[in-house]
Amino acid sequence: NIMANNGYQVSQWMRNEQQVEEINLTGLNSRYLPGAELHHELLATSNLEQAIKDSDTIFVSIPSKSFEQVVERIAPLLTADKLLISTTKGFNPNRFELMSDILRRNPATQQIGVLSGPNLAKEIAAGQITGSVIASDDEKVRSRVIELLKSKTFRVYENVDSTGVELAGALKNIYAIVCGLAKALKVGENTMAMIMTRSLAEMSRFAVHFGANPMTFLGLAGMGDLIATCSSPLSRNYRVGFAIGSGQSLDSAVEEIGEVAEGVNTLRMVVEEASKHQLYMPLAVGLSRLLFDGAKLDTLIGSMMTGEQKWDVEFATEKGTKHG
Ligand SMILES: NC(=O)C1=CN([C@@H]2O[C@H](COP(=O)(O)OP(=O)(O)OC[C@H]3O[C@@H](n4cnc5c(N)ncnc54)[C@H](OP(=O)(O)O)[C@@H]3O)[C@@H](O)[C@H]2O)C=CC1
Ligand SMILES: O=C(CO)COP(=O)(O)O
Repeated sequence: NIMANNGYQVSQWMRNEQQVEEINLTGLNSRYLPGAELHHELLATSNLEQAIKDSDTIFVSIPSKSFEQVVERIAPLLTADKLLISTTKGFNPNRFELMSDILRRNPATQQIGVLSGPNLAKEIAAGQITGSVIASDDEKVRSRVIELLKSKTFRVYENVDSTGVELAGALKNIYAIVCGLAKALKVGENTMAMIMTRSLAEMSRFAVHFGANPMTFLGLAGMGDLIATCSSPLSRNYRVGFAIGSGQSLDSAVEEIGEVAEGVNTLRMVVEEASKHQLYMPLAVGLSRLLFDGAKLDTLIGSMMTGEQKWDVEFATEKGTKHG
């Protein structure tokens, strides 16, 4: 919608014909963004081939569960001149890989970027001032995305640390669940601040092990998104945590939200990977035991309060990335 407002020709592909018709006839997407008026030049379409053919820059915004499958469909339609940008914050549930890894496996184009930041969709649609980060090692990709999306209310910064930006966007969903849970339990502000700060340390520790720059975690994609998602009931991951903290089961919380909460799959993938690489992640492990193994809440709190990690800021050092 921002791009259409900027005068670019935009096709939005979706599989639901009824939704295509609604958007093109009324300028509204009542299921996902009720109340937001879409630009009349934004063309919804269910014709994937046409949408890809007509576009020089393609934003792939499919939940991680179906990302690979949709990318496989568009792969034969791509050419070397097209830019591919992922806005998805999660891991491939079939194997430990990020969305940009899926895009990179595509031989037709290697002009790839990742867009991530504190970007609650409903706030962007409501015209709230918002910042985001385009990460790519390709300068052309970064400048093109900045150009396409710059507006009075939306500002895109750049970063070359694609791994850091992408991991930050995916990992924070785990901690949004923890924070939603904590909020439901009416913990104090000291506690919230402690959880969020230790979450940042834990996320960074994991990401640094996989090649990210720890400084990325001080930016919008790191600390920025962690603050937004861990504090807002607009976040689906936060709401999953809040529902569980209020006594609901994980399955019923996810079902009630009816939209993707990426943190649940991310938690499974990250805890498995952290264990393989001996990465110390007490909050993620505690949450995993609580959600998947029926452990008591004390496990989660205990893991943070009695864990052996004693340094405040350790994640930027080699020493801090290994358990113990
Ligand atoms: N919403 C937000 O505030 C933000 C979301 N993100 C990230 O964006 C990604 C997508 O989230 P979001 O759009 O909010 O999720 P939602 O659950 O709100 O919507 C999912 C959308 O993806 C479509 N979809 C799902 N599977 C397929 C498929 N196989 N083929 C075609 N379309 C499909 C759905 O279509 P249908 O209706 O037909 O099922 C629907 O339009 C996530 O990784 C999320 O973390 C990032 C920043 C902000
Ligand atoms: O990533 C988001 C905001 O930056 C959206 O968070 P949720 O997926 O938890 O709604």
